[in-house]
Amino acid sequence: MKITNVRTRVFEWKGHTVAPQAHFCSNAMDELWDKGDSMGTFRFHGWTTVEVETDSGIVGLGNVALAPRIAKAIIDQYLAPLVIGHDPFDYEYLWQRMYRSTHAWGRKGIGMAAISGVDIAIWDLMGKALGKPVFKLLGGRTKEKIPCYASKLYRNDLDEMQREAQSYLDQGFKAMKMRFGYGPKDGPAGVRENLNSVAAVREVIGEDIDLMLECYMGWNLEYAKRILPKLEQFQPRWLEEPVLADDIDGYVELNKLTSIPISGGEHEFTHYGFRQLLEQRAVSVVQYDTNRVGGITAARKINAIAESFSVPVIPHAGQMHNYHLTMASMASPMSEFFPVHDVEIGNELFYYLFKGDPEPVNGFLELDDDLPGLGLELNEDYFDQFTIIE
Ligand SMILES: O=C(O)C(=O)C[C@@H](O)CO
Ligand SMILES: [Mg+2]
Repeated sequence: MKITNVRTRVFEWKGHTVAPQAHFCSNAMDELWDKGDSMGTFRFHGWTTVEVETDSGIVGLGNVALAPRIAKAIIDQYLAPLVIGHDPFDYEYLWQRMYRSTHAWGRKGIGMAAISGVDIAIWDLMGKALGKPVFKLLGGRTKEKIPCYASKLYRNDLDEMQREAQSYLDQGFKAMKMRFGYGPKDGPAGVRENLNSVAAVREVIGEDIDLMLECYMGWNLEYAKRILPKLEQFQPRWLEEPVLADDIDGYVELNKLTSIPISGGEHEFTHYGFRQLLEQRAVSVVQYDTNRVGGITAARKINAIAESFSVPVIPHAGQMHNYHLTMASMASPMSEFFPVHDVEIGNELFYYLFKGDPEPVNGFLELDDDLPGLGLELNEDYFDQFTIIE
């Protein structure tokens, strides 16, 4: 089998989008003197699809969620020529070929995200060629079904957050993640708002439901050191991305500071990046996203490294490119699940672009032993809601 073509398309959402609101989600832009919608640069309203075609007629489907038009250009101009004419089953060689040839500029960030999209398509292709789901190529079924946590609860009026939390309980979820709306610039009043929102959600869900807290890089080390002891009373399962991804020393200090596990990794890249985080004990939960970190080829290596450190891997975002790795790894106890809803941040755009992602039942996701590849196809029902760039 030989790769004959790599087709990339950018899908830019033009359908209904929920208007942003203030203090929706703390984020890396908050500390800047800036007006307006600080979360604006972290909206994913475009997505790149990657279709790797072969001389056998089988096509593998991958995706990239960051900087879609740039990812497309990188794949079209640099990566496609490196894989065309090769056997997709030589996936390690092809990954190294893409990684090494773009090493000057692509080892992290959008270069590695583009490599991820091609790699995911190659794994989908291999599964389809063998008639096996990708997780069967990675180590097989380690779980009857995958526990997942509901991930939304963006900062809102407290009664609205309580209503939303209750809805996840009613759906049978045993874990959920909420977002903070305030950070260093909001001072003591913002600390109080943050604590009140956690108290409100904990009041609804009680002590026997896991609660995760998301900062999305919106705090700094000094602020996090002040607020973390105040959060211990709520016994969160983890506190996520308190500081910028490059502040690894900050992660190390916070991860030692209190009993609250610090999680991160959705903005880290390759097994080299995670070796550094794990060796320094920077995170207590690894959260790469397979469509950023280096695809399935890199993610499976990170799973092995994390397993040797006894650090759980709970990938960012759910979605099939992550679910298959979680199913196949004893290092991965659960998955993130973005509830299906109107387009806001854009994490939920996946459901409008692809068909095949499983719906959770009572907080569990199931994968099919007999569905080859990743089990996804493009959702043509919504094509008219996108501007499509070939
Ligand atoms: O789901 C996460 O972990 C994210 O970081 C999503 C991002 O949009 C902030 O909520
Ligand atoms: Mg996150």
